[in-house]
Amino acid sequence: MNLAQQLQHLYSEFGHIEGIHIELHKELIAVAVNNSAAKALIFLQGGQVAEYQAHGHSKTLWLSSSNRYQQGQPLRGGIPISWPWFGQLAQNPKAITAQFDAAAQPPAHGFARNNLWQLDSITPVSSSQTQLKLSYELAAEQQALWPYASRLELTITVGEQLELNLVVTNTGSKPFSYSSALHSYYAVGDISRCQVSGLEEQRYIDKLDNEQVKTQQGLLSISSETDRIYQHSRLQQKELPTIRLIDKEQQQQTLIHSSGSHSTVVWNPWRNKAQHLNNFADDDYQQMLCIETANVGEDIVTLAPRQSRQLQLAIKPQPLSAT
Ligand SMILES: O=P(O)(O)OC[C@H]1O[C@@H](O)[C@H](O)[C@@H](O)[C@@H]1O
Repeated sequence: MNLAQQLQHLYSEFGHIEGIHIELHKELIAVAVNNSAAKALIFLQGGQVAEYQAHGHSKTLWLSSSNRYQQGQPLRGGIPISWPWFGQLAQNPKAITAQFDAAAQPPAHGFARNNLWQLDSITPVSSSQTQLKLSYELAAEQQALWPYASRLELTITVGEQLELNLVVTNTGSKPFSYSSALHSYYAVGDISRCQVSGLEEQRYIDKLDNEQVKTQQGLLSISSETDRIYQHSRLQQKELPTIRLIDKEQQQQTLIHSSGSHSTVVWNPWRNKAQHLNNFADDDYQQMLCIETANVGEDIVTLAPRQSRQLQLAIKPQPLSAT
């Protein structure tokens, strides 16, 4: 189906639902959701939530204004999905890299964020909650890069909080291992006036300091380039603590609750790296912070045939005075 046919099909299937608009942003199709609690914008490419704003609050997610909305090119901002590897493939654990042909030139953060997902349903659960289901199906022979039959299902619930549930299923006959991340970009008023709580005393791998393992002392503040993997599994915790992103500039906080994950990536490129990133203006680092619900590092997932694994995230904005 070409773009016009896809649009026509989506419009006839979902266009009649109250509060739903099917939109075209240059080459990419998006679904705009607006209900009595919040509004959101979700792209079919990558199953990517690009915007989320609960009414009465500022925007929770950061989205680059330099995005070019081209097919096959991931959008910077919102919540891209990294799968089946994280960052550069070569930096993933051997159980993952061994599955790939060394000659291939794999895209950073896997290929799920670059490809078109299918919109399966939109359900207005109530006047304040809208649920979208998307899927991305891979046949074993579909790509040389990933010869494993697999299915990704993403449920997005837009309401007074934003909820994502990513289910990965091995639909084939061979086991496989993957890393994944809900690579969330949070919007902040001023990065130098933010703090993150919930990571205190947690051990992390400092990707900018020879992968040294360090321990978080007190609340996290960002004042230089930061690229860390907090490895909660080392503390043998079943669930992650709720992370709170405190934004003093906007007098807002975001509560981040994850499950199915034992690792959290925290990333801000800061001034120098910002100049080398695509779809990123030189001073954008001041308005964003990535806090990523992940299965990375030693927290990778291995699925036997017919097994599934869930990765869940709930994001709730609150005024800072609610603490
Ligand atoms: O530019 P990309 O491919 O979206 O990646 C952005 C960043 O994503 C973060 O998750 C990684 O920890 C960083 O190392 C990386 O630079």
